[in-house]
Amino acid sequence: MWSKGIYFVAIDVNKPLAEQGPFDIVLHKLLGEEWRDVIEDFRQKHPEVIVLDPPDAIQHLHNRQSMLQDVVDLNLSDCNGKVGIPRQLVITKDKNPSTIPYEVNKAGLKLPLVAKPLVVDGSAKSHELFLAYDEFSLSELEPPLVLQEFVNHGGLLFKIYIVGDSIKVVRRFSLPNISKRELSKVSGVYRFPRVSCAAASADDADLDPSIAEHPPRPLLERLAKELRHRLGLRLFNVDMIREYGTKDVFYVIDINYFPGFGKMPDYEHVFTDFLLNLKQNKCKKKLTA
Ligand SMILES: Nc1ncnc2c1ncn2[C@@H]1O[C@H](COP(=O)(O)OP(=O)(O)OP(=O)(O)O)[C@@H](O)[C@H]1O
Ligand SMILES: O=P(O)(O)O[C@H]1[C@H](O)[C@@H](O)[C@H](OP(=O)(O)O)[C@@H](OP(=O)(O)O)[C@H]1O
Ligand SMILES: [Mg+2]
Ligand SMILES: [Mg+2]
Repeated sequence: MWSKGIYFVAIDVNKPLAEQGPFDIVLHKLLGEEWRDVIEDFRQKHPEVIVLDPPDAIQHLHNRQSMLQDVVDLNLSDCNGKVGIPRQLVITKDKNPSTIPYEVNKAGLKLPLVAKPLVVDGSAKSHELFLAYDEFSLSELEPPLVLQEFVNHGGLLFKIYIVGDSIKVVRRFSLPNISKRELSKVSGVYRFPRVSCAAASADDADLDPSIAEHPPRPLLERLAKELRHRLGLRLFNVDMIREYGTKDVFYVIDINYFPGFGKMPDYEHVFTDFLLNLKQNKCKKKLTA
């Protein structure tokens, strides 16, 4: 990167930000109110510095309900496919777990369900997910939770990495389909590991094209454009699944801020170009101002 004039300087969080730098861009992935105040104060005093990305926009992805809300409002019907989110129900912290079966029945959610911690804070706990085959066992879980209908998707997931205007799609192995027969024979809630992590790459696997074919490019372009705008973020990835047996019905199940881009194809070039473009666009704005 330095050959392109890009120098990374580690920020010392124990020192005032204003005494460090000067910076063209502040790139961060720290959480918490204190850090948010530091960044917001810095942004007020240094509007010329690009903050990647604004803390309030990042915070939006730290709750699995608000995270997907912008997808619910999308209307991509004229883009070679349909994109939605699975039906889901939030169980707030104040709810007694024994009421979960009743709430699930009242909401009409269909089993099996994926139970996810409502808060996403980078901790291992926020990635502790469970598969629930019957609603009664859900009372074993600890709110706050989001309960999402499990969508059969042929055991394959698309991770769509967004870096500014760049879109890169990778295939990852995922949870296999759950048949009605299996659902009728199995009960309980089962914790499952991070099945779609980097090690679960399916890019070179020989898979049924109806499952493995990438989502249509026009759909991805529109989805990325809409989410960049609505989320106010430039660095994130989207986990999307194709409903098994359909050609172009997709569900967004997760959005992650500033994920492990190092696993993204052509990462170095994409990230370098992104940072250079940010700087160039800032200079252009200054010239025309
Ligand atoms: N509604 C769903 N239907 C089918 N499979 C699902 C659903 N939700 C999650 N999964 C499966 O569980 C995995 C983890 O779910 P999710 O991505 O929401 O968790 P996470 O902890 O945010 O993971 P990440 O490491 O991607 O941040 C998904 O990659 C997918 O394999
Ligand atoms: O460490 P937290 O804040 O929990 O965020 C994780 C994301 O949730 C995951 O989605 C990232 O993995 P992917 O890049 O495979 O999505 C994962 O990437 P990593 O495993 O390369 O760190 C993390 O960014
Ligand atoms: Mg995910
Ligand atoms: Mg996630």
